[in-house]
Amino acid sequence: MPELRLERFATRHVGPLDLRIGAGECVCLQGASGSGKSLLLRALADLDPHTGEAWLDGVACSAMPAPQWRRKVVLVAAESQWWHARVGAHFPPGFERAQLAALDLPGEALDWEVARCSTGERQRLALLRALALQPAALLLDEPTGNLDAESSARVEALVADYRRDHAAAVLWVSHDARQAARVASRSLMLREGRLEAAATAAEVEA
Ligand SMILES: Nc1ncnc2c1ncn2[C@@H]1O[C@H](COP(=O)(O)OP(=O)(O)OP(=O)(O)O)[C@@H](O)[C@H]1O
Repeated sequence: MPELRLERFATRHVGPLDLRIGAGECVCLQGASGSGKSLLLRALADLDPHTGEAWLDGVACSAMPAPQWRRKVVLVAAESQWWHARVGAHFPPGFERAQLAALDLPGEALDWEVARCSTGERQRLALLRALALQPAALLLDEPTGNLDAESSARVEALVADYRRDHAAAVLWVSHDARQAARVASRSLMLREGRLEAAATAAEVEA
């Protein structure tokens, strides 16, 4: 089962951190702007330098070529990257247009030029693109940051379904304590490079 485990994992800004996200578990990561959340996710996807070790399903990141690790531990960045002109060129063969409906996108969206997509459309398409790779672990950087309440609810439901169906480990960066309470079993706060338990939604509202 794809458990994600960090052991003395450190980037330039954070750590060393120890963390275990069980198979099928979602952990929320909160923290002030600039506290290093995005850089931590990039390092976990082996896109940025780090020290210490990350383990997926008992296999060390350092024991795997980076492209192979990135196919299993997939980052959905806050600002998605697009390298072809057309949306559909970013999706793997076999991706069915009907799957776009889960995030309220029409089937024709695969034929759209990336340049015409709104920020929120890009954000939803980037998540669908990531899930199409069937990752064992999912790193989500504010995946509803540009979305309205209804679209956000669809994203939360889609990730919950994926996590359940694939026993995927999910690390979800959110600034919203109420969202954290909805989507995650545990919520952590990144403060001064260390992880501590975050306030619950009830504590925030009290
Ligand atoms: N390439 C870089 N070189 C040097 N410093 C960087 C680089 N990228 C980011 N930083 C700095 O690292 C710190 C952490 O950035 P990061 O993007 O991880 O923050 P964050 O917690 O995700 O913030 P936010 O909630 O605003 O997205 C910031 O002070 C940022 O300016």
